[in-house]
Amino acid sequence: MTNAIEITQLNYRKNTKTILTDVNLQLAPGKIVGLLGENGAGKTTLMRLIAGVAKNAKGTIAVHGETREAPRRAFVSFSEALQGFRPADKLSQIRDFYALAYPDFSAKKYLDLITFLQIDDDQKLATLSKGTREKFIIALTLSREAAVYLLDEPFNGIDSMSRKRIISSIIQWKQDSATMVISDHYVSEIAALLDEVVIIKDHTVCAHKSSDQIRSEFGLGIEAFYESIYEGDIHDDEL
Ligand SMILES: Nc1ncnc2c1ncn2[C@@H]1O[C@H](COP(=O)(O)OP(=O)(O)OP(=O)(O)O)[C@@H](O)[C@H]1O
Repeated sequence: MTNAIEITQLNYRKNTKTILTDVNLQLAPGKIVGLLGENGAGKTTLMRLIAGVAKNAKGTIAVHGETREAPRRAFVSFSEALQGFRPADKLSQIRDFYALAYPDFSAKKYLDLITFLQIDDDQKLATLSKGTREKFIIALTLSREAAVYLLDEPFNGIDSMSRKRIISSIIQWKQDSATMVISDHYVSEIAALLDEVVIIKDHTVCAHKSSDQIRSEFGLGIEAFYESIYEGDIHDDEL
């Protein structure tokens, strides 16, 4: 079976600074994967590279076997921060843009999502609260019938009740074969959702384990496993 994402020997520097080194990663279709790491570890950068927003890395990135940038981008729905839209744009205009830009955009899914997230899309972008803006980004990202979803800290600024509601139902918004990568600092909140965990430390992927492996091999929950790696209680040779 072709991997949803296959990254080989990825190296990325920006303004002479090393950001990612020797990243190798294979993600199978259908998984929900937590991308974890401390501030500045490189999670956003890795997502931007997979999505083709950041360029000029060394190594290869394949999404469903496709390494060429334009067709690869078509497979990936990435939670971008609505840059490029004007404050006076109505959310429904942004929806229209997405519908035109992405052939896999589902108007039905969008309607279901904004209803679920209680978003009125007759509002202007400038009038949204931080949390509502984040919810709208989630709605747009998940409205595509994509093979790969990349959600970069999608719950930032969203109140805890809504967060719980979204996390517990997020699985229903992805097709069974789609792969979803989620970065989040509230590890315990998303842990139950995750099939696998990828941890970035020292500029590279230092661990990639299934939730079952973490339980059976280390006797730990995901958050404790993550903290043990960062605190040095689990060493590289044990991974
Ligand atoms: N445009 C840039 N020029 C130079 N360095 C950059 C640039 N963008 C990001 N970086 C650096 O790349 C590293 C990785 O940043 P990135 O935003 O990917 O981390 P992150 O894991 O997503 O962090 P956080 O959890 O804080 O969001 C950081 O050291 C950051 O300072």
